[in-house]
Amino acid sequence: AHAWGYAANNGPDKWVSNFPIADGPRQSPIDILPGGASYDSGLKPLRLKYDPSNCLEILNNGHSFQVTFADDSDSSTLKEGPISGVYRLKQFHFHWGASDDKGSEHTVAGTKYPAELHLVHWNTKYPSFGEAASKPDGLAVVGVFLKIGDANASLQKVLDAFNDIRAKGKQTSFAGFDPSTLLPGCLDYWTYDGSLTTPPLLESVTWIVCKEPISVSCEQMAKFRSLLFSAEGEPECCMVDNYRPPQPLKGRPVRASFQ
Ligand SMILES: C[C@@H](CNC(=O)c1ccc(S(N)(=O)=O)cc1)Cn1ccc2ccccc21
Ligand SMILES: [Zn+2]
Repeated sequence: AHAWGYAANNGPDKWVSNFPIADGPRQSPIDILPGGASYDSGLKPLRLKYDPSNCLEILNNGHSFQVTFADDSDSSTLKEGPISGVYRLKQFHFHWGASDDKGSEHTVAGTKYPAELHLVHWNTKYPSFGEAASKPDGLAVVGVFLKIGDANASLQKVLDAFNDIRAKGKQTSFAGFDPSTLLPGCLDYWTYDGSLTTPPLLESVTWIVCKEPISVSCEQMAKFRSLLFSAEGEPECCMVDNYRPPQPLKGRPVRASFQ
């Protein structure tokens, strides 16, 4: 199978050879221009309801780490906002840089944040995540920027599990975590139609990017950078710069839930 990654030989500029949709009409991430977004008074507030008992495990998949949720019921859901119907939380993960001056996927008027959180939800009008992932209205991802500041106590609970998942393919149980503790106080957002930001780059994502960042300390960022892209027994390769740069907007509207 194609081993895509973030290195010079298999990184974002190379993905198009195995995933031609990389040059498609609704690719993500994008550079968000606040001045270019149009306020839409019809956009509803985000309605997020997460049940910590759905939290299952944390794993290093070789591209990022992710916390996976049980999605066999409507107990952890996203409703309203720009979407219609009920979307279930499947997992959350992050993207980050080798230094604090880069790492986010979305940018805001060219500003890069040191990291970005993605909360991945799928439309329950489809039977499963895998089915939804290839539909134009199949997924909704809430993006939250991380900004250097005070240590984030909620995030620290996730980082404390890193010793068990340092290498690619490692996973460990992770229970009772409430992802709503990772959300900013204000849930103002921008929204646009986009894609997965990693192969297969499916154009199935309604993006919902929060305007307000959450905090992360320098020491916590160093912990992110202690993870490895490489599996046990392979030469160690630090998991850093696992972000795709902004892609062409190609005429897509970006709406704001706030004025
Ligand atoms: C979705 C892929 C697995 N990828 C993801 O689930 C995923 C989720 C969120 C993001 S992000 N960074 O945009 O939030 C990126 C990737 C499985 N899969 C592989 C091939 C494939 C084909 C059809 C359906 C599913 C398929
Ligand atoms: Zn992501």
